[in-house]
Amino acid sequence: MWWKRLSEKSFDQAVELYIAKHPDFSFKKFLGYGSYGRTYLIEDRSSASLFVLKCLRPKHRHHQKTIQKFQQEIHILQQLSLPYVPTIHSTGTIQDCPFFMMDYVNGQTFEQLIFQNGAKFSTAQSLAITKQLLEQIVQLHNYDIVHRDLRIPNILLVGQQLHIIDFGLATTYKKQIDISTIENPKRAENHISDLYFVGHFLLFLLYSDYKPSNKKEKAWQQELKLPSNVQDFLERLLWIQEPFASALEALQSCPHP
Ligand SMILES: Nc1ncnc2c1ncn2[C@@H]1O[C@H](COP(=O)(O)OP(=O)(O)OP(=O)(O)O)[C@@H](O)[C@H]1O
Repeated sequence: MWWKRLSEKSFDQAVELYIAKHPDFSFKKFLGYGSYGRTYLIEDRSSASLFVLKCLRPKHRHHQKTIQKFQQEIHILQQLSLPYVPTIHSTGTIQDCPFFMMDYVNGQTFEQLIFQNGAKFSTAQSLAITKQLLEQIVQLHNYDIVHRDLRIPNILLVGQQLHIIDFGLATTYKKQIDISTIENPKRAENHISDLYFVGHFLLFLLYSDYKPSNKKEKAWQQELKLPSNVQDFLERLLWIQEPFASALEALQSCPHP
């Protein structure tokens, strides 16, 4: 709706003005928006370090549930001290919209790498990347945090290092969940969710190097023709076969690249 676009535009101006008044920072650009946040690139004038300012979208500023989710993202990021998760540096409000400032991850998302740059990952590379991701998830789960949105736009590559962003759907790890009661693995509040997303992440990597031989679409098992240990590993991540009992078990079972 035009009035919503207008209000977001004037909110962007309010953010620019807020930063312009701050002696330490300068406004670089608008980065993007998601379902409940708008993000901006900010520079520290003295060190030239880059930061991301994430604000609740103005249309949500009176929705208590969305505000709580936003505060939960802040709270979770404040608990974590991991080199591949952005650190929060400050929080505040602009025109009644809460915001937080975090490290800028200066890399490319796997969505950009695969769909814009045309990057191709061999099976060995895909497994090596997945192993690194699982190592990070094991550490995340040691903090009792489940990310629950480990999609290709939320995983970035900086040099050879993976980084994870967007903890908007993250929650605390519930240890006593009876797996048979989980209806949607994506929303599970334990390792099942993150491992399910890792399965899809690995499929994106493997499909980056796939050339279809005919037009008829088949199941990934038939199309990718993976070694049986890799297929079994993927089927356990995707809960087609018995799921792993933890991210650590998945890491230990990850086939060698
Ligand atoms: N710490 C960060 N470093 C670098 N880029 C970031 C960072 N955080 C967010 N971004 C980028 O900013 C844009 C918006 O991200 P944001 O997390 O606000 O929304 P989203 O992931 O699109 O969706 P949602 O808010 O619905 O989860 C994306 O392009 C994302 O890659």
